[in-house]
Amino acid sequence: MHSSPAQVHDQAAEADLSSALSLANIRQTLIRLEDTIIFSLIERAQFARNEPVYQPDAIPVPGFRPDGCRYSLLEYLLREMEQVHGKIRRYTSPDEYAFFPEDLPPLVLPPITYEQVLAPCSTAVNINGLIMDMYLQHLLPEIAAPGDDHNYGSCAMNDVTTLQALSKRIHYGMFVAEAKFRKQAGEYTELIRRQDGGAILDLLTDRAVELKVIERVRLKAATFGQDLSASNGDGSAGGSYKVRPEVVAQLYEQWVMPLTKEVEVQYLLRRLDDEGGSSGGSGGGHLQQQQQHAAAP
Ligand SMILES: C=C(O[C@@H]1C=C(C(=O)O)C=C[C@H]1O)C(=O)O
Repeated sequence: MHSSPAQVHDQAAEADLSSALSLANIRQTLIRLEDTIIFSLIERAQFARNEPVYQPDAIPVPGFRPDGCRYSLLEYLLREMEQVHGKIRRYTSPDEYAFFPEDLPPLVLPPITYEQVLAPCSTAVNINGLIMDMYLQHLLPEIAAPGDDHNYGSCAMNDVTTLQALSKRIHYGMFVAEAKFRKQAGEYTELIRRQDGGAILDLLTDRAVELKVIERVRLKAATFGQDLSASNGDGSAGGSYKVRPEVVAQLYEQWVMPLTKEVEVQYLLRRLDDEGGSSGGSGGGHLQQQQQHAAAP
């Protein structure tokens, strides 16, 4: 019995969807995003910390925050970049999340209709504020040496590239969460109805995969970041790296992967909202859930 064109279309669309939500394919995308993140960390590490780039009012850029201070150079550049990228519909893509979504401009290109892979609740998940805080307070101090070499523009450009790569990787956690939900819909539905963020986190955590990620990023950082000018002449790095591989591995373990799981939990807590589920999305992930529990009398 030959399939009708409509059936062929449905089968093709279904095949595309199942391919898009194959955990193996999603993990391949995360692996590719590692390269971008590691290379951008190496690029940023060539400059000093350059604190003025991150301080409001320190550099006279246009634009003011609600408190009346000028934007920092980093915030100014990131806002400007999101204006340009927003016009050419970067943030209509389901795998791109703006740091200032409330300020995105009208499109100058016609919108693209994407296959609806994620549940509609995905538009309610954006942890770029946490990513920015992590970057400024924990990641940058680990990869940029203290001091001021006045390469402010270069630093800000590298910071924006790194922040956008981190945001994409971390928010890709929603594709992971959707794939996991579809594999174990019954288990996740039960936990979502209880809004049990901690139990959801436990169910979605795969420590074996995490250990592979940590080792792979350590190896990539050692390979991509070898300072060959300090080599022993036989091609070995002589132990000199632009960014210490251990630092990159630790950044993934302490920050990148936990934030990815935060996105997974926040997405799953809301996953049934639009299907009439009783979850009622709590607005936070397992981190906020724990804080709420901690604050509860
Ligand atoms: C992304 C996944 O979910 C979790 C997060 C991981 C990560 O951020 O690399 C790895 C394994 C899981 O604990 C996954 O299962 O691949």
